Amino acid sequence: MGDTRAASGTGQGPGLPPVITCREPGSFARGVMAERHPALIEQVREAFPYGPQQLRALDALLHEIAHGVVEPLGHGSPDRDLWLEWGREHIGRPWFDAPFLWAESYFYRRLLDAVGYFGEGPWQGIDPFAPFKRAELSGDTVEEELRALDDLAVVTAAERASALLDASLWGNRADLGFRGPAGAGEPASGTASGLVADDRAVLWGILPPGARGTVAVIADNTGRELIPDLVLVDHLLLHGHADRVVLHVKPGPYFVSDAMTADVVDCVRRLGQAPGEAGVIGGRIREAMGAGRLDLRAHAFFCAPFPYERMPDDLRAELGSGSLTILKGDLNYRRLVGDRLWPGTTSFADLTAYFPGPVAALRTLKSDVVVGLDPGVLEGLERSGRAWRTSGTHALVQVRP
Ligand SMILES: O=P(O)(O)OC[C@H]1O[C@](O)(CO)[C@@H](O)[C@@H]1O
Repeated sequence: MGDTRAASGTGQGPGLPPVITCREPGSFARGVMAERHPALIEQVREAFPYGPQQLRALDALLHEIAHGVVEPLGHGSPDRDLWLEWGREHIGRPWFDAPFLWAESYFYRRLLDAVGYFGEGPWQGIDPFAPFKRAELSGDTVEEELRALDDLAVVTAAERASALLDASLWGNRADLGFRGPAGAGEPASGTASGLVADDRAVLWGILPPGARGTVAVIADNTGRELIPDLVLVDHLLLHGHADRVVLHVKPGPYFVSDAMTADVVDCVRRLGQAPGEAGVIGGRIREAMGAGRLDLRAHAFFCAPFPYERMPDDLRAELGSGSLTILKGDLNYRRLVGDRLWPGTTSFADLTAYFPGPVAALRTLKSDVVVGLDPGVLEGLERSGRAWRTSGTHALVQVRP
């Protein structure tokens, strides 16, 4: 293990590449903070008939990001002190100077504050992203994707396993917060399949049929991502790759489309109400939940602005006791390896050696961070001149046994 260990913290360190901030003009992170977040505030503002208090707070947040400094949470917020501590170095300074990971996380927390999600009152517990999530779940694309499951009922278990892994992996592309200018539609370049790394053989080696351990799945987005995740989980249980799966979701709304318990409920219901194979899978998932073979967890750490290296002991013990942890999505990847400008060939195994037990990342590339690439692959991607790191056109399966 080289000195890349302990590298994924939010601070700077000797010999470590820089932590990503939003300071750099033209950078992806700056675009998220300067364009996507303001656009999201507008979308949320339009989606709900909020009262003057919420509208004022949303406008103030918009103004603060562009022209002010990071303000603390409101006095009534239950976690105000916690965020004062977590934001000691950033509160009172421009948003663009803070580490990208911290700033994005805090932005979502402030958005919830603005709309009264945690406050006493009529807007308490109203997910500001629910209308977007609902629209996706009832849309034609989900309908078609559910129907396509019928075709998989007739293939071999190994073919089905691989197809379901792909569906779960590329489902990560369908992120409601992901609206890059070079986004959907741009063909993959630099590699034939769009996969920049593919350790799936290692993954199935850890989870052969009949392995019967506990697998943790750290979920990312709901809807078009969570449905294939649940279908993959069903496959793992059905074919004995695991005898128990723990699905970790967010304890509250986060990064627009991140799944929380209410979203799992909606997705399981959507599956269960579908005709054909999807409905059968939905029924099995419900049964597995009832029998405790599919468990839900919503640990507070999943909404904390830190890399996984700082995970608390209870979570570390839980993840360490299973046969594999599967992390879904871009943000989980950033938190796994550290949100830094790593050279693309940095060892994935070294950076994740701290993780308690075998770990797999299934992620489409939607931010600057990437490690563990073969030098030839990296060179080809760089030569393509495309925004391959951030446009969601490429994906990876990386596993550290
Ligand atoms: O849903 P995912 O795959 O975690 O992607 C979230 C990604 O989207 C962004 O928030 C940008 O919109 C990235 O910063 C983040 O890593």
